Amino acid sequence: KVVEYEWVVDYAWAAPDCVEKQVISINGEFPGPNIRSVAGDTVRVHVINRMPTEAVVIHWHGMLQTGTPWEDGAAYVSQCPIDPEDEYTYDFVTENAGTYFWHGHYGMQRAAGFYGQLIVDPPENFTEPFKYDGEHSIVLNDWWHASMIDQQLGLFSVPFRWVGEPQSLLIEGRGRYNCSLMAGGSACNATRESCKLHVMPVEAGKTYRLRIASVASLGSFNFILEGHNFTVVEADGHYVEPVTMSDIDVYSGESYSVLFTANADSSRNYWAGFNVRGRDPKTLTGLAVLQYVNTSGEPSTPAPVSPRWNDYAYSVAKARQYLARKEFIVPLPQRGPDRQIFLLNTQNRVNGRLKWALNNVSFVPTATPALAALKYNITVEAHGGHSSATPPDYFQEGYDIMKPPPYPETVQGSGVYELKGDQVVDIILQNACSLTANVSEVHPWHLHGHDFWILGYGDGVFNASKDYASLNYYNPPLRNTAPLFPFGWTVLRFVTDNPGVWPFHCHIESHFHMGMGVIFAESVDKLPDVPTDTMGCGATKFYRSP
Ligand SMILES: O=C1O[C@H]([C@@H](O)CO)C(O)=C1O
Repeated sequence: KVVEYEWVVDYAWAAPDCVEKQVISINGEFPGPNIRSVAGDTVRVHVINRMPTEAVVIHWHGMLQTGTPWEDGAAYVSQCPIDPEDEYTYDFVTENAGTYFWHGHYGMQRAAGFYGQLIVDPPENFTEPFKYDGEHSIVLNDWWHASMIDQQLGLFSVPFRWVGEPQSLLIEGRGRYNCSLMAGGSACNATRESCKLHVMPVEAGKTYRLRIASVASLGSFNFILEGHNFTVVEADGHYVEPVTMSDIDVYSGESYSVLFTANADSSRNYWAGFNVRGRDPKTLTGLAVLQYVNTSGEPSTPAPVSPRWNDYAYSVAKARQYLARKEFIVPLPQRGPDRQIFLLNTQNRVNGRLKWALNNVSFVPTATPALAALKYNITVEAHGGHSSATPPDYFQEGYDIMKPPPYPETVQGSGVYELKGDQVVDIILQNACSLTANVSEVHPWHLHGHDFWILGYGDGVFNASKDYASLNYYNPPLRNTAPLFPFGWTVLRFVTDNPGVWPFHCHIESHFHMGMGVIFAESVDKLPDVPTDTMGCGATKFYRSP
């Protein structure tokens, strides 16, 4: 079956936290519409860009795009962005059932509110390994009053202007800013309909599936359902061994399904709330209302409180609880890695600008989409002094991850890692100290075009001869996003079975914008011709189809 949508993208005014600002909308809606399909369906989205001065692309986060890497929606990687007044039709097949989302992937468009859900239901003849009576879906986000353009400019300015902590936290595009904090106050109006908190109705005794996703620009979140424990059953589109908890960490780029039973005192309602962890929180709890039948209004109880923001041992222990569900374990290949790529995450500088780098290369996109460039051997000239060399698989031996980089100056590059087909690839993400002494941050890493197994997390410098023995080779979870904890490492494994050009990057919007990503080019020669409507920018404008 084909699920078809027509989406007109334009700027709009919205006041998701009672404060009005410019956002990117679809068909006049903010946040954008949700997509629902059945695994195996074709999703076809006709995008018409009516933003007068800005191009756009849409990334279908978690969709594997097997055989259709040009539909991945990563600007200047899989396609030329869609110009103002131009149109493009995304056409792809949904593969694994699960909870996903879509968002802009050009500049920082996700931060402008350009996101929505993408839910893939299992086929009719398939029985999921759990039961529920109803479902609710929530997207978590952090929200700034400064526009995406102001934020981008600040990140590229000297001196650096950091985006800072968010003004509010949104659930389903709704939050609440304290208007009394605003000078003038006219832009903030607490009585707006648009900032009435999201409500999730429940009936006493029934069990619900709550689909949670984070499109955060910055924060690591911790979500709580006041008065209710829940059981995690799905993560990034894969069933996990059920694990019951009272609060869940959700990193940007992740999605989960949790089951809860409405078994609390049904004469009142409860908060669904989330807080920032991983950074010293300066933002009020993001709230929605869990509303039992015959109750109304808002709970009179205080907002839920999350574990201490810098209790990383708590976060790591939580992350380690996710294991592939017994009946659904996808076994690892019967051999070790054919290739290991060690990626050292550092904060750096380039000509006085603050950057993030991997193995001392800070990523910059080219004006030519890498997919078509590699497929047609189009030479991409390095511009502005950027390197187009292949980035290295290793970082300097003996690098002291506990100290700020001794030589902070780095290079900017747009080179790609070329991966051969049918290889087992291990990615060893290595965190380090930022430019500030004793500071290392959480980075949620997201891979396009693949799910990977998370083989393990650890502290300090990854030691191959010792740490390989400690990894989980039996039932590691398959995910598309994995946290890298402060001063620690995370090991991921995947098989190169999906030709395409795939970004792998920190899902923090400003960090990717500051260069925190790499590009994997996987057996591009095995692909058929790339659709010509994905080309026409950069050096691809000189391409003539044979
Ligand atoms: O990229 C970042 O910059 C700031 C800080 O390191 C410098 O202001 C911060 O917290 C980031 O995550």
